[in-house]
Amino acid sequence: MKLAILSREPKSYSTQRLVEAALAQGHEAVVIDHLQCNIVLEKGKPGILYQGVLLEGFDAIIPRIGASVTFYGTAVVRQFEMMKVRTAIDSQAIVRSRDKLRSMQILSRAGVGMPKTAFTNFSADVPAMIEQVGGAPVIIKLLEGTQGLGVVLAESAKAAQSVIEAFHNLKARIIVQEFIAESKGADLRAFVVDGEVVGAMKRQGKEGEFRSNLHRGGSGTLVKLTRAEKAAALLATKALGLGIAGVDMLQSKRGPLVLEVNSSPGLEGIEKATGQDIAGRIIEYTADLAARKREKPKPKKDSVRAVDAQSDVPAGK
Ligand SMILES: Nc1ncnc2c1ncn2[C@@H]1O[C@H](COP(=O)(O)OP(=O)(O)OP(=O)(O)O)[C@@H](O)[C@H]1O
Ligand SMILES: [Mg+2]
Ligand SMILES: [Mg+2]
Repeated sequence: MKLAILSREPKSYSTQRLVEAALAQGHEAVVIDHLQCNIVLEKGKPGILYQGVLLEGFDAIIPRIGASVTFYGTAVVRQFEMMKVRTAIDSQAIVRSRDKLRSMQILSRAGVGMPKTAFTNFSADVPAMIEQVGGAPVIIKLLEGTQGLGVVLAESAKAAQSVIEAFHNLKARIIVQEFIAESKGADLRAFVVDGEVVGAMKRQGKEGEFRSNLHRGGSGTLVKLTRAEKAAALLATKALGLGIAGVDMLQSKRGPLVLEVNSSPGLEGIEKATGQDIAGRIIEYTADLAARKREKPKPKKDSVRAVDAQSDVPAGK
């Protein structure tokens, strides 16, 4: 099969591992920079121009879209969808997962465990908002932050109030969240491919840091998830309609609490912590998707994509 990996970083660990795994499984693999793709539209003929050439003959794509280019990146993924090229991750699912508020709304409805979370448009409501999530200490998060940047721990109601006001003044949209102290600066990352947890690690923040992100100096070690943790990761992934996902959870007294679901999860930390060929699993899944399309081109209903491609409403509701 001919696979395209949409990535802006051909030399990154994740991209290289995907190319390597595709070749190992006998496929052709090309890395395409989505920002260099031009979308061309005419009646009945959606196309993509890449470095002056029309892209043709791809069976499937694996999008790795960075948070800073979600709009353009997902437009390119959508264009491949319009061209009937299979994608390992749907464009709408990427959009859904990128917005922390939107994804928390979907996860809440799906019955996924999560820290109590509040959102408001009015800075006048700040004390009520802090109370709503159980009072200080609270976590304040930018809606579209990543790598732990834009996540603040406010130890007191006063500190929370001034941080929230500062963000509001900057017109930055934020959520306020109950601080889960029992997780002690650690979180779980479950890597899900095609409705299965293919690897999991525990990430521990460096000394004195409440954020466990590897980009903030945290370290990942292999962990065996409990049945409840696995179920939460799978439910969250399914609710967002993602074929591939990195689900971040906190361990708490009341069970696993999902923080977010990443649609372009990095491979380096998880492969190194688990020793698993996760890139290989992604390629198998993607090739399988493309093969399924070849066999039955008409009715498209597969178990992972439980969400209507156009909306946040689960299929059939
Ligand atoms: N409510 C909370 N209680 C305790 N710790 C938290 C809470 N929310 C976040 N954290 C810690 O901060 C880290 C970063 O938070 P989160 O994953 O929400 O942000 P992010 O910037 O999107 O990170 P990512 O790079 O994983 O996308 C978490 O991995 C966790 O260790
Ligand atoms: Mg994130
Ligand atoms: Mg995270």
